[in-house]
Amino acid sequence: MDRIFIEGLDVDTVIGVYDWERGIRQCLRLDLTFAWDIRAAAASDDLSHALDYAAVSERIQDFASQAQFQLVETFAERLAAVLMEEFQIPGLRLKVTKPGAVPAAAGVGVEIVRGCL
Ligand SMILES: Nc1nc2c(c(=O)[nH]1)N=C([C@H](O)[C@@H](O)CO)CN2
Repeated sequence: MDRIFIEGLDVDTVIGVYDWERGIRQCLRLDLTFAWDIRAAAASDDLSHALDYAAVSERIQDFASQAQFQLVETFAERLAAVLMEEFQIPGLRLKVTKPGAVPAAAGVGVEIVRGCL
């Protein structure tokens, strides 16, 4: 299966376990890889046959702007389900990084694979 990717997508959301995190917005950095057969899009040169990474990015930004989860695990799981359902994506890899959560680390977070990648 071919793959489409979105790297280093910064989103703004309410995320965190602690009281001080519930009243602020923080950045999450997302890296996504989608399973997608690109042959129909390539043969037709028609965006309607492609997985439109701009439309997917917009949906992710909208999801994050509404979300208020405590755990990055929940953010990742719910976002993966929304994208797979709404864009008929057969499989994806999603890495969610929370920069600055552990000051000594460049980043911490989760990476999940769902469906067939
Ligand atoms: N596995 C996780 N561990 C932690 C999370 C999380 O979402 N998943 N979150 C926190 C706090 O919100 C932290 O990021 C605040 O700096 C701690 N551990």
